[in-house]
Parts: sequence; structure tokens; C-alpha cells
Amino acid sequence: MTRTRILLVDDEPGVRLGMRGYLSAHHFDVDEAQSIAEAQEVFRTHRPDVAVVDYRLTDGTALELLPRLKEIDAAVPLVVLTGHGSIELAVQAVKEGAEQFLTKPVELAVLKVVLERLVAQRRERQRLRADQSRTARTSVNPFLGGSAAIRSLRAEAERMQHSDSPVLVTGETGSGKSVLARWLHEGGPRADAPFVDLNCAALSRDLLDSELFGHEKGAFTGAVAAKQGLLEVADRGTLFLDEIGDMDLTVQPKLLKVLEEKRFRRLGDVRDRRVDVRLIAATHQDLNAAAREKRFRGDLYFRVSTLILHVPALRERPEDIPELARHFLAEMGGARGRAGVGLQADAESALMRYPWPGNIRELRNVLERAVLLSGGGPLSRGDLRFESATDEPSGDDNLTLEELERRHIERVLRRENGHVERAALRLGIPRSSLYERLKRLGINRSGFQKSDP
Ligand SMILES: Nc1ncnc2c1ncn2[C@@H]1O[C@H](COP(=O)(O)OP(=O)(O)OP(=O)(O)O)[C@@H](O)[C@H]1O
Repeated sequence: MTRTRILLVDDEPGVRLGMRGYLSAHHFDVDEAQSIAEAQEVFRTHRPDVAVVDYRLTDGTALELLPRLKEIDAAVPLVVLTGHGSIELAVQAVKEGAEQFLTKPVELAVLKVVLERLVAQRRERQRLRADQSRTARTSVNPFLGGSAAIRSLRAEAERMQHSDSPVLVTGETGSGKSVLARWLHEGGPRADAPFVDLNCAALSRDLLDSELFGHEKGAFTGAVAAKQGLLEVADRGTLFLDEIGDMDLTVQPKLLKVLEEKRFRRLGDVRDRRVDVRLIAATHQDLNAAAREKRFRGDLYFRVSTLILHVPALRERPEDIPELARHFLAEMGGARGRAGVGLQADAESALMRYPWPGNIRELRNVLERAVLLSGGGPLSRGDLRFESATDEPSGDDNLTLEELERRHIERVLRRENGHVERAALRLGIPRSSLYERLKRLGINRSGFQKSDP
């Protein structure tokens, strides 16, 4: 459970001391301010979860302070304290944005309950906002299968789950990097705070900037209202940056600052805000090479790759495929009222031999299509339509060189509709040499010419 930060605004040091002592003993982190000016400064930089404001301050009243705090961050609940228990003041304070009104002397146990309730409501709102920023997903077990590769991934991931250091998840597209990131969050100490998921490749530089850091009203044309960035939404939780290798070079130093100083600035703002997030980044690229080639900042690379988890490609762990396939079939069959769709032996071995360039995502798609199109009963090899250009399982390891050569030439001829010159170009050999091989291998090129227009 992450600790709750409270800002106490009161001009009497004795009152602050009493409240601070009680709240600190009950696991709150307390910041203090004694004037309107100081309160704004501390509120902006320390990002409290709730602010408790005494009505009367040396340089004004809570009614002046509340709108200014709301302007800085409207999501933070405000509690107003007064020595004059007047309904009129309460109404005014609520109008100015106070969530709660308490009369002095405050019963500390009551204050604690009020604060806890406001914080719980705020976190729930944050969580809802975070849910909207990503496609809804349900928890998925990233370690299905018993291969040595997946067992060792699990052991490493378990060691990292309770750390606060950034994690870089590497692996081919569709191998389950996002699933692993979510698992790290859900089993870790930040699980009750949001998991915010942002794909750096999907957004233009400017959009990424304003999505991540937020902006102030008027920061650019069209910024008609201030907007919280996803960093703020993820405060206390986990920020998952997918495809970090595609993050624009101008945005990278700002992210580095967040990691090093736990501070950031909204676009158009003049001051920094504090934020506490755990970063998990994912990439299918070789980020180290990108850093060497200056396509990615070296200092950011070192920072995000403190811990690295590599998700193995599916073809490197074919023994896990039957279990994954059964998992998907049970899920899909259940959703379509066709419980227990099975796999025939020939289908299972075809799945295990196919190279899966799109990894688990592709496995899921192939099975989904097969379940939709098959007539019922266990799936056979004939029900499976593989997506890659090599529409056959490769099983290359068991082929002779001659057979491999034959298959490759046939594949290229098929792609080039039997056109020898183009096929020779693609194979990188002279046309005469391709004719010679066709003859030697007994391949009839006319069989690859498409008769359809
Ligand atoms: N262990 C798993 N069990 C069940 N489904 C999984 C598993 N791993 C991945 N998937 C599913 O496969 C698909 C791809 O997973 P995910 O998005 O995590 O991959 P990725 O490596 O992040 O892909 P990309 O590089 O394209 O972002 C998703 O639909 C996900 O639910």
C-alpha cells in the first residue's frame, strides 16, 4: 500500500504540530504550509492526495485559496476547517470546491476517517481514468507452458516484481510483453494504484508530449482547458510505455528527468510537479544498438534498462504451444458456447513446427479463425491457415539441403507467379543458374503460373 500525502494549511504552528503527530503515526506523509502563498507552492510541487485548509490564514481566507488550488489540480480533494461552525461558510467553501467541511476543534480520529474516504474516492477516480486510457484487458498469466525458457522468465520476473527500479521488457512483436508488464504491476506493491499504458509508436510527437505530461490552459492553440498528463494519472502506480524505441528524441530528455528527479512539467507550466511512478518500458527493437547509433538517447537507455526481462519468441519454446493453444481454445469455445474444442494430433504438430513470426498474438488469431471456420469437432491440420508468407510449417531443421533448396525455390516461384527472371533476381542468382536448378530438382515452373487474371 502506498502512503498518503496530506498538505496541512494552518497559520498556527501548534495546531499543525498536533495534527501532524497524529497523522504521521497513522501512516500519512504530512507537508505543511502557513499562508496562501506557501500553500500554493507546496501544493504544486508536493502533489498531496488531500489538502486540509484552515479557514482563516494570515494573508486571507480559505475561500481565496480554494479556487487557486483547484486551478493547479482539480482532482485533489480539499477539506476546510473553521472555528466558526457556520452553515453559511460551509456553503461558500463547498461552492469554491471544498469536498468536506469540519469544525474546530477537530476530532483527529474523525479527520483520519474523512481523509481515508476522500483518498479512496480519488484513487477510484484515477483508476477509472487509467482504464479509459487503455483497451480493457483482463489478467492473463504470462507464464503458460512448462518450458525451461518460460520457467526462467518467471523466476526472474518474480525477483523484479517487488523492486521499484525501471524494467525494460524486450521481445518480438506479439510475444506477450504487455501481458508481462501488467503482471508485474498487479502482483507488486503498487497494485492498488493505476497501471497506465501508452504506446509511443501510435502517437505523433506533440500528442505523445501532451498525453504524457499534460498541459496548462492556453499552452498551445486548442488547449482550451488544463489537462492532466498520464504521468499524473499513474502517480503512485506504474507507467507502461510500449514501443519506447519509437519515442521521439525531443520527448526523451523529459522522461529522463522524471526518472532521475521524479519531477516533470506540464506543457505551458512554469513550475515542476512531483510524481512517483514505476516505469516499465517495452520494445521489440535492439535499443542498445539504437542508442549506439544515436537513434535513442544513451543516458535514457541506461536508465530504463536497469532491469531487463526478455520474453522468448514462441518458436524458441514450441513445447509450450499445446498448452497455450488449449488455453485459447477453451476461452474461445466457451465464448461461442462450444466448450472443449480440441486439437487433432496433426494440427498440434503443425502448430509446433510453424515459426510464428507474430508469436502468441498470431497463434490466437490462427486458432480463432480455425474455430470460426471449422465445422465442429477437434481441429485438424486442414482447419489451420497460417498467416506468414511461408504458408507451410517450416520444420526446417529436419530437411536435407536439397529439400530446403527445392522448397525455397518453389516458394519464390509461387510468389513471383512462375516468372523465372524475377525469381532469379529475388534469389540472387543468374537466370541460367535458376533454369539449371529447376531441371536438376525436377521443378516445373509452369505449375506456379497463375491462370486467373
Ligand atoms: N501468456 C499468455 N496467455 C494468454 N494470452 C497471451 C499471453 N501472452 C500474450 N497473450 C496474448 O497475445 C496478444 C499479444 O500480447 P501482448 O500485447 O502482450 O504482446 P506484445 O509483445 O506486447 O506485442 P507488441 O510488441 O505488438 O506490443 C494479446 O492478445 C495477449 O492477450
